[in-house]
Amino acid sequence: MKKVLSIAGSDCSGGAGIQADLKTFAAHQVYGMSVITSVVAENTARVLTYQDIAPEIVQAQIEAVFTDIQPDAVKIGMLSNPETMKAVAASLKKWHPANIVLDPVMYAKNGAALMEAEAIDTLITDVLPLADVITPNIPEAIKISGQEISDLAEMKTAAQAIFASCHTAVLIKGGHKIGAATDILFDGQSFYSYSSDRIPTTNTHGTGCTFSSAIAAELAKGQSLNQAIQQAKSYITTAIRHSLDIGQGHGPTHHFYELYQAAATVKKGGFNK
Ligand SMILES: Nc1ncnc2c1ncn2[C@@H]1O[C@H](COP(=O)(O)OP(=O)(O)O)[C@@H](O)[C@H]1O
Ligand SMILES: Cc1ncc(COP(=O)(O)OP(=O)(O)O)c(N)n1
Repeated sequence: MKKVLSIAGSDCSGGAGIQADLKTFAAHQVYGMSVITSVVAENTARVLTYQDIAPEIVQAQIEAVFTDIQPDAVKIGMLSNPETMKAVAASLKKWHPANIVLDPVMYAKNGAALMEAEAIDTLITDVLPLADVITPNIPEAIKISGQEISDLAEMKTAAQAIFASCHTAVLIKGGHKIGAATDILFDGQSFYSYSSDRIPTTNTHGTGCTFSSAIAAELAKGQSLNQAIQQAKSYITTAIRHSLDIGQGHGPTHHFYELYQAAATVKKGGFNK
């Protein structure tokens, strides 16, 4: 069985963070592991507060995993401060795992900050270059690139600018744009686009976590980056289509193996080189 590690924050309401990652791994039938970076008191409507785990405990968790089990892929989510980023970067350099998918989490859907503003420089210089692919949403891509993004052309320009600074493939997610849900990948040479109709729902808590974990699970199974994103795009679209009307804010995406099977058989549309 393929093994996938998530290094991310905990969402006690179960829709995002480590909880979404482990549910996604289970639906993909890979063995999921977790290193918790921060404990977030949040729900579908708001973030109350969070407490970061000490960097040496984050490193110790990573050490505990890698001294025993070699993951086939690693997904990285919430890293709220420069010290945690440096600790994770040092561990990645020590263990150099294959297939690192990094979701540069900065805000929750309700706008609450999950990363300190001054941590952006460390993110760009110390962490992004270690990943195989990074998956910013539009507000995160604006912060990292320093460019405005209001259409697909500007998503492409921003992806090129981010690639130039970290030499890592960049997948900018279009969930925050009006119109079709179109994501753009730039791998340093070519652009690829992954598109689905926008599903008319506000139940989108955990979409970014789910998507990046699904990409990691597919990479662990040996798929190329393009194939992995294609499959993961079908999975997130299906998971949003079956999202749950739970809580008073943005309900969570839904996960179970039959959903993964259904997504895997969906005719792949909107994928162009
Ligand atoms: N309403 C929606 N309908 C269809 N796909 C969506 C919708 N909202 C987000 N997505 C897709 O979900 C994935 C995660 O994107 P996004 O929601 O932008 O991430 P984040 O949670 O990091 O903000 C992307 O593939 C995006 O296109
Ligand atoms: C603990 C934790 N990590 C990440 C997020 C952000 O999740 P994401 O899937 O990007 O989007 P929302 O769930 O915020 O809609 C989070 N909320 N909590």
